[in-house]
Amino acid sequence: MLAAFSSSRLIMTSHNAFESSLVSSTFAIPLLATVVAYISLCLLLHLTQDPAEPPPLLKSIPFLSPVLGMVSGRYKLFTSLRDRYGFPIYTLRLPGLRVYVVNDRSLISAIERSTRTLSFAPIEAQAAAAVLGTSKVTNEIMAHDPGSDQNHFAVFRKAVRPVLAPGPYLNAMFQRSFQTMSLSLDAQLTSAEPTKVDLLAWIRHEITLAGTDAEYGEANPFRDPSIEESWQRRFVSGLPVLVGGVLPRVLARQSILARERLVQRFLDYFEQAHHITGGSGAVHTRLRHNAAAGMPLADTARGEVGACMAFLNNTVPGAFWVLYHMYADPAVLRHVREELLAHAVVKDDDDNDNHHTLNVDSVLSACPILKSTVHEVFRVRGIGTGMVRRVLADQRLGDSGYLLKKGALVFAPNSVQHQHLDRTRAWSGADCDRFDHRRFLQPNGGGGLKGTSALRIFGGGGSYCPGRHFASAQLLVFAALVALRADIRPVPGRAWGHVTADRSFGLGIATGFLMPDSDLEVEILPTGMKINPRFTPRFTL
Ligand code: HEM
Repeated sequence: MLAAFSSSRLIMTSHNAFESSLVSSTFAIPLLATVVAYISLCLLLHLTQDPAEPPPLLKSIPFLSPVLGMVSGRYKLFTSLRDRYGFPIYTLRLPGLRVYVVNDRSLISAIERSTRTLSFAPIEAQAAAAVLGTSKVTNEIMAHDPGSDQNHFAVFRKAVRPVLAPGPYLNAMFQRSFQTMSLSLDAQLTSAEPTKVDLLAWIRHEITLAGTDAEYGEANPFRDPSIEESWQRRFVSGLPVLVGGVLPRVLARQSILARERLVQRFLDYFEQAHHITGGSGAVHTRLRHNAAAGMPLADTARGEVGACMAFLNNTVPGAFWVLYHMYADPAVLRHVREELLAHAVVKDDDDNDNHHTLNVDSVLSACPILKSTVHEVFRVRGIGTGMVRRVLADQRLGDSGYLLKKGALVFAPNSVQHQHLDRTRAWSGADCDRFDHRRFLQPNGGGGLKGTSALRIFGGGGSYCPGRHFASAQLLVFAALVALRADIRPVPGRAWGHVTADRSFGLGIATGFLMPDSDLEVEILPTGMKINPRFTPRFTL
């Protein structure tokens, strides 16, 4: 019995030993594999990172820590790395990609000057092909010679700049845009009863119609509500998947269907020659430029979808944040209204029904508080992305001596440029997180604004946004018309403070602004003022 007991103990002991060795090897093998993989990745990172490159950060889990950092820190990752390490430029190693993140402004200038070797064109070409679904021939035209000043995008930029600069073509766009905004407000602000709307959706509709009327005239395809719906609800919402390129036909099916509907409408627009009577100078320039490059008309129609991204995807959130900050703080609204009434509004003589004329010229040139408010929106909310360039050849970056390797991306986040801790800057210090609508005013209150050249919302250098005059004027005039004509307040139970913008990664697609995390339902009440905008095309911006 004892023998049986001891042999069973022996069996149990050896069974236990077998189990524990099984358990330990169950853990040991993956653990060992993890350690080996980890050491290999550390070695890989170390061996493939040249000491002359900008210092690598977030290396604790090679290639994965930057991804995890972006997911958890979102757009704030870049300011936190700047504040923690203070490097002028650093490297983030992602799977299959190195990104040089730039903090120092003087390096940004050097990058913008190196157009032959640090180019935006391949990024544009790749994004256009992925998002717009252009044909092979067009993709080849767009991808050709990205470092040359004769590449497709560089030539286009030169051609479009004059028609979007102050002058007759821009004036024609302004005229249509302001008229559309004003007539729409006339139609809506009639009843003394508050109208309930979702603020972002409402602004999106107003700005979309004003912007597309300016571009396409009477036959504007966006006048059809189903096209506007296709644009926003279906096409734009699928952009991240289209750009990412992972199974777009499955994961962004609705977006692709909506895009094809938009493309067909633009094709009809050209084929029925609506551009001849109603197209802006920019529409004509795009058509001419593409035809001269040998692109089929169908791809020019696709290009119009891309153009709409350029002129809507920024102006809509920009207008949202301007109205948000104006109405969320009663002092801002009061100051803006007082300034407009003092400098830009005249009561009509022969009228006893509260009719006024808004002198658009004065809104654009004689209302520094409103202008400063819009610029503060650019600074505080215009941090949704930054300058991106592709490195076309191994090179040293300007006088800094840093080695940049072919194939990498260079990224200068706007959040870093717009929120300085360095006290020598135009704005800086502890209050740079705060919205101050008077920040850009001159100390003596007169003249233009101060410190605006450090803003990066419209990019810089050779690819400085050519649409900035139109965009700025649209934001200023929209804000002026709404400020004078409407009171806006959140519906009961909601508050301005409920609007957050924490979900953005700061890697926006064709948008430099942070997007609000959710819409806000508001009540709009007419102030009773009737405003007729008068536009005399004399001003400069
Ligand atoms: C607040 C509104 C806007 C913002 C923040 C904005 C921002 C930008 C930025 C940052 C770039 C340069 C990208 C780079 O080089 O890195 C750009 C390019 C451009 N933008 Fe704008 N934009 C706005 C509105 C507009 C409007 C209203 C138009 C047209 C009427 C427009 C037309 C263009 C064009 C044609 C380009 C050149 C694209 C190229 O280089 O091929 N933008 N924009």
